[in-house]
Amino acid sequence: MIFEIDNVELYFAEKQILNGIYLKAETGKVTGILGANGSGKSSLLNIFFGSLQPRHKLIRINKKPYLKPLFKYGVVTYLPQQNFIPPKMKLETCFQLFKVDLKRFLKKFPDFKTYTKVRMRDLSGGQRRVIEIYICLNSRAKLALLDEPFSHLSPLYVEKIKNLIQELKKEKAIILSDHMYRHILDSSDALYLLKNGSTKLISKTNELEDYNYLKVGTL
Ligand SMILES: Nc1ncnc2c1ncn2[C@@H]1O[C@H](COP(=O)(O)OP(=O)(O)OP(=O)(O)O)[C@@H](O)[C@H]1O
Repeated sequence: MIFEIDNVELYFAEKQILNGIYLKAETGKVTGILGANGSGKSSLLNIFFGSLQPRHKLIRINKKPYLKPLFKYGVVTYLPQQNFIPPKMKLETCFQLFKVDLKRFLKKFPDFKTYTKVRMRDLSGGQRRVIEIYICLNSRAKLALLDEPFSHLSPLYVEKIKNLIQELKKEKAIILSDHMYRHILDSSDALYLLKNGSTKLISKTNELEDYNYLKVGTL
């Protein structure tokens, strides 16, 4: 699948947040989005998903316009910054509900074997995050949007999730945003910087310094 968005105009009250957006994501590639706090990354992901309606936007999949919110077509999953699985739900129940293979998960993440009957609220913040990321990535949707997947994870889990992303990009388009920019640089095949309401396609990482996203000399 090839996902494209352009013509985005987002205002909150009279304040313009986004304009001049173009972004493309496709199966086989991870697309990273970087940007300073408040630059509009989460708003943009919400617009992709369809939970936020801007004044204007045009989404195309395989060149065909999709005019309704994308989640209504069942083609997208979204990991928001906040937990989305209800706190009372047991780990094994969420895998059933989202139709994701629990046995495969436990093979990759054996630490969770003792937690299958535990409710989400009784897991740590990072453990909940691992489950939510795994479920998002392994859903049947052909487009996965992950907002801050790496924040809150310990280094070994970060590496496992990065490997999983590389495995699963073969079958879906994946869009990631995070402030842990080194993990985004490692994971992404295409990279955009969100600045002054617009996306800038980054072809060389030193442009991140030129655009003042990183301090000069960081890279
Ligand atoms: N519901 C809302 N009402 C009014 N303003 C909003 C609303 N949601 C976001 N904003 C504003 O829009 C701008 C972009 O917010 P957004 O959360 O998309 O940024 P972000 O790049 O994801 O930030 P961060 O990296 O800090 O999470 C900010 O200035 C924020 O204050």
